[in-house]
Amino acid sequence: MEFPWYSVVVPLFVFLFFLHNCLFAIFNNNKRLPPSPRKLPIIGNLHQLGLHPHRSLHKLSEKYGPVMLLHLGSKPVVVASSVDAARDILKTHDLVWSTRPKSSIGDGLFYGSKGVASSNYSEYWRQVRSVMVLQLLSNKRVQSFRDIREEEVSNMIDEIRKRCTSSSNSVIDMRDVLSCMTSNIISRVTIGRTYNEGETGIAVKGLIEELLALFGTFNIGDYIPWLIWLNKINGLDNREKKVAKDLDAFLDSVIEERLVRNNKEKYRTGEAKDFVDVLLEIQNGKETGFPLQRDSLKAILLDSFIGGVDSMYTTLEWIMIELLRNPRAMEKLQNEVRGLVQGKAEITEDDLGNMQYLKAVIKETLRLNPPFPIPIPRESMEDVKLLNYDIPAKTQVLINVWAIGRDPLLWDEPEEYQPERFLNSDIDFRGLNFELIPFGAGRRGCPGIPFSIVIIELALARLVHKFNFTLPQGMKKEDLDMSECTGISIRRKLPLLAVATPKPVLIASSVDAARDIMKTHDLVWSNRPKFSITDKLFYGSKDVAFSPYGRRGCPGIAFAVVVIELALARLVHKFNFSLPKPEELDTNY
Ligand code: HEM
Repeated sequence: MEFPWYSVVVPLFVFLFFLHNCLFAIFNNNKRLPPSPRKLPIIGNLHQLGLHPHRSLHKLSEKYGPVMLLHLGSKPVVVASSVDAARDILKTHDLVWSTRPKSSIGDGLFYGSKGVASSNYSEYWRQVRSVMVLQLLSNKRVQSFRDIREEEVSNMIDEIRKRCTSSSNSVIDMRDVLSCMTSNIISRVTIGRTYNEGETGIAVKGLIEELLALFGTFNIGDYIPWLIWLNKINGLDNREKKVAKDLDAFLDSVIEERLVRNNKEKYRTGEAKDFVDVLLEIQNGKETGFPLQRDSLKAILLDSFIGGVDSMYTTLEWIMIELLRNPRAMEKLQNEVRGLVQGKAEITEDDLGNMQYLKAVIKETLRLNPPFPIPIPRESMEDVKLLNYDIPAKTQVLINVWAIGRDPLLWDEPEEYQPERFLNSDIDFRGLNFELIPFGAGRRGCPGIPFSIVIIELALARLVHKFNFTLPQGMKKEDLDMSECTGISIRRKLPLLAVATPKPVLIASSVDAARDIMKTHDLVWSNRPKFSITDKLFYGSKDVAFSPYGRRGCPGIAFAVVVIELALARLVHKFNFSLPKPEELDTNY
């Protein structure tokens, strides 16, 4: 008599599951493990992750506490959702938690996990991280890319202006212009030029988006290894192979192009080196004592694309969303920026230091909407304590940065958007204050902070300086659909559409216009615009020139003219004047 296959397989699974649980309980008897939600056979707690793990895990942590032990398939995973737990992992026991778990995506797309972000804690990781930090992300290098940043941000402003004038309703896809700006900056500093779609038959932007989507896709093989064959059926394997192949072809073409150019123009001088140049220079290891294989070089280049482009434009898009939902914050920001740079045509990076409200807006946005709500996982390299719990070696940890950012024990009215909370506060996101860690912290913390923050500050300052933004006609802020996409980096599902109106400035250049303003309608035009700098320097604009009302012609004419007349008459009476050499007269003012 024949038995159907499942009459053997199902009881076998059930038996193995209970055996595993019994052995686990006996083995961990003396250990104080964190509380765990009930798990199912085989999949463990996978079903509780949902589409948006930062939200589902936040809910679970409200029931089970700030440190929970889950089982994702057969992998033990600790979830940390409080500032104390984050400090314990990222500071007290940072070294123990400094490696990354093995991931098939890291292996398949980053040349066997050879990138900075994907490689495990090792001498190799130390070397490639130091190459990336010193050659691309150090303060000195970041300073040297200033012209590129300012130019690309100006290009973005011009593009928005062009779109405003070319369409009747001037609705701008903010994601589109922001992502174009950040990817242009990243590609110019890494490969020396922007990549145009399809130039090599490869649509790079789409590939990077697909790579990020794959990063955020659940890979069953990482959690239930014996089910890895499912990736062949659900198409994940094929997607991964295709992206890896196309990106590899793109990176190879970049390197080959550079090698050919360098052979032709060996003695190029005066041109700033990009990251590819530097990597090729140090590839043989003569300077660093550490030769770089071509695969490592490509993995590091890929890291800078992945680390940079997406996170920066996602942050900027969240900032614009929050400002459109909070017009009071937008107005305060515009007053600060416009006031501080009054009279200047263009904001430069030198102006950013005084923009305290702008910095507070960025922090508040990163508190509520960290682009990576649960950053790249880490893994314990040995048994370790986490608060009072015992965590075995080889346990993964997920830190719920999103949950920490809205913990009512840390923040007043945590769901409210209030940049003011950062105005008189020392809390910063550079990895010392564990209540605000959108860039992670510790040894594996993001090395791209100086690089990204100056871009975000400059782009934001110029945007709100040059334009007034509103939601498209008829749309109220309550109508804004705030559903999120899925994946490792979280954006709004739909790109932000906003109406941009160039800040209105009338320019009068004729005698009739001048007469109209200064005589016919003198009273109407007698106010000064509000400038925060004059408010600050002139005791709340209490002087004559800046006070809000008064007929504006200069009252000092008689005084000034008699001084000028007398000085001029005496000068030409007493002396003859000539130029030292006529051609030395510099007429540039
Ligand atoms: C707003 C912008 C950015 C945000 C929010 C961000 C966030 C993060 C986070 C949360 C991590 C994980 C940290 C951890 O495990 O503790 C990380 C790692 C990393 N980021 Fe960023 N990042 C940003 C920009 C950049 C830029 C511009 C680059 C490079 C061009 C970059 C390169 C990296 C690299 C290489 C790592 C891996 C570090 C390691 O494992 O040693 N990031 N980033």
